[in-house]
Parts: sequence; C-alpha cells; structure tokens
Amino acid sequence: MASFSLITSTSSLASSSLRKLFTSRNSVTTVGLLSFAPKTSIFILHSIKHKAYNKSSFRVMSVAAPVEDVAGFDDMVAGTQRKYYMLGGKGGVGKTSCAASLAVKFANSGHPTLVVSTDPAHSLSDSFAQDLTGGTLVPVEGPENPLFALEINPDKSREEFRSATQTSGGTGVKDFMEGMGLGMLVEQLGELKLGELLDTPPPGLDEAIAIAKVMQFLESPEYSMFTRIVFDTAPTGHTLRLLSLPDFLDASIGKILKLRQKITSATSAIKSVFGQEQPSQQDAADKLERLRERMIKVRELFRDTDATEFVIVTIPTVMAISESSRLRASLKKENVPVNRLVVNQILPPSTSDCKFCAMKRKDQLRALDMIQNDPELSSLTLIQGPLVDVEIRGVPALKFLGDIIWK
Ligand SMILES: Nc1ncnc2c1ncn2[C@@H]1O[C@H](COP(=O)(O)OP(=O)(O)OP(=O)(O)O)[C@@H](O)[C@H]1O
Repeated sequence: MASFSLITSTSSLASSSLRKLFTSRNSVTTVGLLSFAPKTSIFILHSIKHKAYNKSSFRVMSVAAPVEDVAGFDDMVAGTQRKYYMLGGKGGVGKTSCAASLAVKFANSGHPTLVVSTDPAHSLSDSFAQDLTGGTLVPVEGPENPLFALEINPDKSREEFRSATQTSGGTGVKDFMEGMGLGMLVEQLGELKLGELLDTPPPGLDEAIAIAKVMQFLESPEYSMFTRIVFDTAPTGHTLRLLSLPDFLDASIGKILKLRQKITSATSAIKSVFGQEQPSQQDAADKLERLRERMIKVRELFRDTDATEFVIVTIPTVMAISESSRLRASLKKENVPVNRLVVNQILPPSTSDCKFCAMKRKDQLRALDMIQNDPELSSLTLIQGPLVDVEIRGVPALKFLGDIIWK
C-alpha cells in the first residue's frame, strides 16, 4: 500500500532534507512540493512501502494556509438544483484530473454526482484507478456521497447515428433512388453530402451524440438524484466543432426529413405498381427526429447560464494560453457561459539551485502574465493548480488535488 502524508514546513526546509528525514523513518521515497503559502510549504510524502492506495493512507499532519474561496467553490456547490460543469481545453493539460477532482469534491460536499467522459480517448478509469468502462453508470468507490462515472462509447454512438440515417436518406436510399432513375432527388442527396456524412462523420459528432445520450438518461426518474454533472470533454478542436455541429445537423436532418417525405411518396407509388413491400422508413425517421430534438437540447444546455458552466483548463505555456484564448472567443460567440480558467501544472518556486526549474518557472510566469493582458481571458476567475511530482490517481489523490484547486 502506498501512503501519502501532508506536512507543512518553513520554506527553508528543502524537500531533500525531508526526503532524507522520512526515508530513514517511514520508507518515504518521494517528496513532492505542492504549494507555497508565503511562509509555509506543503509537501506530499509518498511511500511505496505498500501496494495500493487507500483512503486511510492519507494523513494530513497540518494545514498550511487558511482556505480561501479562490475558485468560488462555495458558489459552485450552492443550491440543490442540477448543474452541469464542462471541463475542456488543449490535450494533456489535465482536464480529466481536474474534472475527476471536481466530481469527488462535489460528492464529498453532499451532491450526488455523475462524471461523464465524452472524450473518445477516455482516461477516467486511469484517473480514478478503477474500471469504469462499459458505457454504463459505474459507482466510484471512495467518496462520502454517491459518485458515478460514465464513459460513453463513441463508436456505439456513431453506429447509432449511422443506422438512424442509413435507411432514411443515406447511401442505401441513394442507390435505390439512382436505380429508380430519380435523378433530381439524387442531386439533392449529393448536395447534402450525405454519403460523406455517414461514412466519415464530422469530428464532434460522437461527442454531440454522447452528450445528447447523457441528457436523455438524465431525464429519466432513476437519474433524478444527480445534482452535479461534470463532463470531461474532448480536446479543444473537438469541442469547437461540437458547438457548431448542432446547427449543421439541425439543418441537415431537417433536409433529410423533407427528403424523406418525397422518398416515401415515391416508394409508395412503386409499391402500388409492383405490389412489393419497401422497408419501412418510419422508425428511422422517428429516430432522426428524436436525434434532432436532442441536438437542439444539447445546444440549449451549452448556452444555459443558470445550469451550465464551461471551465477552461490550461497550462502556463504560450501555446496553451493562446489556444485557451481562441477557445474562449469561440465559446463567447456561441454564447456558452465561461467564468473560470484553471491554470494547471504550475511549478512552485524553486527551493534548490536547480537552474532548469528556475528557467521553467520564469517561462511559466511570462505565460501567466499573458493571461492578465489577454482580452478573452483576463476577466475570468483564475485558478492556479500546482504541478505535483506524483501521479494523481485514485480517489484520495483526487480529493487532495480537488482541495487545492477547487476552493
Ligand atoms: N497538477 C498536476 N501535477 C502533476 N501531474 C498532473 C497534474 N495534472 C495532470 N497531471 C498528469 O498529466 C497527465 C495528463 O492529465 P489528464 O489525463 O488529466 O489530462 P487531459 O487534459 O485530460 O488529457 P487528454 O487530453 O489526453 O484527455 C496525467 O498523467 C496526469 O496525472
């Protein structure tokens, strides 16, 4: 079992001396500097004496600084009406770690919580160190109140869309129409690029369908208990395409449905001539209509300032901050509410004469300065997350990270 301990010290006590001190006494092999208050440091001591993490292995020896309401967590946790938090940003910045730690914090604050991954490359299972795969709700072990996780299977979502559209205007219908010599309708199909849409669905479609599916779940009574829903979304590019997707799909599906009317009359005319049963398109059309309605709901949810907030997660590099600025601009254009910016993986001030650390920190401070001068980002509540030198995995570690970030 691994054990973690928190200890505060004066800043003059370097991690190397702590490492020596605890290695001899407690088999502590890793000492990570977590954050600095003006006169205090918090160190995380990670023992590899044991094989697995568990809750009781965390020992908080003292707390460094009074908890400040930096992130406005009081506001995030207030009220029992359902709220959605979507965490998004560039790949690898720590979206999953931040989303999972927020979900743990909500659950420990009394909210039955659901954390959902719509990123095709799921990492919730890795983050919680529990198997959460399978596309259904899985209870997360550890928090004080119910916390469930859901990793949506993107391939399944895409297949659902394909089967819903295939018989109602997809390539199957196209071939059929060509066979019947109904050139005019084939042209319309071509214009809609339906074949392309079905064979290579636009990026973001999986995620839109995944979110739509979650919303469908959440409407049913057995899910009414969840008062906080945290989405770990796919990287920025996907999110941006996702936002423009409902409009695109709305228009496309609207056209498909109109086209369907024409096809239905054409097929019933053929049926009456040849006396043959044509495959019923009613089911597919109904499915499409439901999908369209759900897409509209997803769009509305993204824009609902009372129920939803998109939290941008970034790291202190020029590239990540520039991308976050573009993301914020696009979200603004789409009227998606954004109030908070998490800057994760900030190096604490160097306690040793490590030149690399000093340079890196200087570089990060320059990037942090950029935020203050960025027209898109400067107005957001800035939440700073430290870079820790142990991997954040499992509920105790996520609780620990959550208590640093979400306060
Ligand atoms: N504050 C931190 N300190 C140290 N390591 C961190 C921190 N935040 C995240 N990490 C580590 O960085 C890696 C990527 O984190 P995470 O999976 O949360 O990022 P992500 O943005 O969700 O990635 P992806 O875009 O690939 O889904 C993980 O190994 C995680 O443990």
